[in-house]
Amino acid sequence: MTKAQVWKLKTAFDGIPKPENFELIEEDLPRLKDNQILVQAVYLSVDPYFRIFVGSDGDLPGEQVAKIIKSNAPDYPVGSLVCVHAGWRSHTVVNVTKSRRLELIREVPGLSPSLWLGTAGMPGVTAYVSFFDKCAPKSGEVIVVTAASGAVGATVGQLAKNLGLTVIGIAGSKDKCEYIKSLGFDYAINYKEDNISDALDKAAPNGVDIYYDNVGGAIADTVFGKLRSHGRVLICGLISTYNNTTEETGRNWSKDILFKQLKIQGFIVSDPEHSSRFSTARNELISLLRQGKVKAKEHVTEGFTKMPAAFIELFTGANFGKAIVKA
Ligand SMILES: NC(=O)C1=CN([C@@H]2O[C@H](COP(=O)(O)OP(=O)(O)OC[C@H]3O[C@@H](n4cnc5c(N)ncnc54)[C@H](OP(=O)(O)O)[C@@H]3O)[C@@H](O)[C@H]2O)C=CC1
Ligand SMILES: CCCCCC(=O)/C=C/[C@H]1[C@H](O)CC(=O)[C@@H]1CCCCCCC(=O)O
Repeated sequence: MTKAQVWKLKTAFDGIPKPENFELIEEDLPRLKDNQILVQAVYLSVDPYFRIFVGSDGDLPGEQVAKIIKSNAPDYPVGSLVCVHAGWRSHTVVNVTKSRRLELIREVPGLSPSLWLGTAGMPGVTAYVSFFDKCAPKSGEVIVVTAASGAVGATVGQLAKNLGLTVIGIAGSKDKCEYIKSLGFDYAINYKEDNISDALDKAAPNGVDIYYDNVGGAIADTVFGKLRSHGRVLICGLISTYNNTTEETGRNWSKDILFKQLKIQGFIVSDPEHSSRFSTARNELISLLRQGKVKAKEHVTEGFTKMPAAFIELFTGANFGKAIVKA
């Protein structure tokens, strides 16, 4: 009988997640039935949204790249890799006909399968579809991107640069700022040291056309104040607020929205509206990665037992690139 190690939420989060919120349990897995496969996690994705979306039974969400180690499904041979939404588990029995989010990973020379969790997966597709379909970007415009060295932010910045925009990234350390400059970003602002407002005035004296918001909160308020007429805001994430314990208060932007005729929209990549775009976006990202026109940085933590630590790092900025755990 195969045993699985499974991370569960033991106590509800209160503020920033803590190691004691999690517990590691062992589970006996049943024998395989028809159309079932047994998979073993190889790489597990660590994403900010886990902070909010935990199953009622304490199950923790998330995708993993996993190896098929037993199979009762002819199209899923032993040894193949899949990308599957299996959560924080070392081993999982998956029904191939019933699983909504299961995909065989095709081998792409030069690309690690772990990229299926990052630039060639959900975060990359988020960046690609939200930027091209929702931001109406034009060459010569100015875009500001926050959490700019991360999985989503770094991809958005590079796509924008490839299209001929002036790209301003905001990130939380000197190293991260140097990194995004090395990717081609025109300006990098360290929000922990620089005065964001002054730095934006210098980098974009005529204002900002697109604000790609990954963080919300006070940083977003500052950038909102720099938008030009007909500016667009894409709210992709609000990571600075996910651990809030009190309701957020902020400036009311109605007057700016009205007189500057701003467009502000949210984006959730898992909305069915975007499902038809997923494979085109992924294929395009794979092609850009292979040509070196988009680069991916991964922050890999070794060991399934480190899942909680890797997750907590997202909220201190200790990750530098797409957070992944190698089982
Ligand atoms: N809408 C959608 O469908 C999706 C949205 N997202 C969202 O995109 C955002 C980025 O996700 P992802 O690229 O996976 O993660 P990242 O790889 O960017 O990692 C998170 C980063 O957020 C930054 N951060 C953490 N806390 C704060 C804070 N208080 N203020 C400012 N920055 C902070 C840190 O970078 P630094 O050191 O620079 O502060 C940290 O490294 C998140 O908000 C996430 O929820 C992601 C996927 C899909
Ligand atoms: C903590 C909130 C994060 C919102 C932004 C974010 O990170 C979204 C991530 C999505 C990821 O692509 C896969 C998902 O399932 C994430 C969120 C799904 C939100 C659905 C909300 C609508 C609903 O309640 O059905």
